[in-house]
Amino acid sequence: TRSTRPQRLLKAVQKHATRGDPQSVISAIDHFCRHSEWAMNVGDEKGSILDSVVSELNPEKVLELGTYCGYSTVRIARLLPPGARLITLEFNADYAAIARQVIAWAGLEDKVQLVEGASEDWIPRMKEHFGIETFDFVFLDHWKDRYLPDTKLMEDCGLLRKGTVLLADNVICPGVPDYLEYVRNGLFYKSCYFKSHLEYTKAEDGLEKSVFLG
Ligand SMILES: O=C(NC/C=C/[C@H]1OC[C@H](O)[C@@H]1O)c1cc([N+](=O)[O-])cc(O)c1O
Ligand SMILES: [Mg+2]
Repeated sequence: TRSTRPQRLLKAVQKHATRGDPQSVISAIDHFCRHSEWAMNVGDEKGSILDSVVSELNPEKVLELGTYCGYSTVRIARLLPPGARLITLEFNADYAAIARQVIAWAGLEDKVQLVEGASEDWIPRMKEHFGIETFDFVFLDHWKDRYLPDTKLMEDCGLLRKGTVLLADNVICPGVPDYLEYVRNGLFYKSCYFKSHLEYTKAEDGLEKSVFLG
């Protein structure tokens, strides 16, 4: 039977990227998505904004919602200081299997814990299961109708502290209107928009950076 797009993306990484070299993994995926098959990675343009937010923050505890093939996982983990940890949640088992191999090819498995399952099931278990107090940085890139309920769930579970930064992908395309309203007009966040483009296209999209006020 025909291979899947994530499988073909992984093959491109294994063919063109150097083991243990995260930048070459990022470049191989961007080249594949630009010249072979579009895929829903955050991409190089929004990825540079993601890089600058992570580099400025130097987070110890990071949560990513929506791993997909592990592209943003690699982008974030490559910038983390020694001892820092990234937990990434992926609901789809096939995506998770590909992402594990992409993360391993980049040589970042020691910094990353990939958890298969639903965010609403795992967020309430972060403290007892992973020994997490609070997160310093959260990257939201999973199902768009889960951004708001999962943000409220993280608040309720005490996983956010004063200064925790949420960075949300796709706030224009596909769009997350309920989440945007909450972080921009609610009382709990200081929020700002980084205008960019939908990965590998000319369509507008952007990232919303929201600091929890505690
Ligand atoms: O649905 C998107 N992301 C959510 C992914 C959902 C699926 O992958 C992870 C989750 O477990 C689910 O199986 C998405 C969609 C577009 N798009 O242009 O349609 C662009 C993006 O950057 C996106 O993150
Ligand atoms: Mg996205």
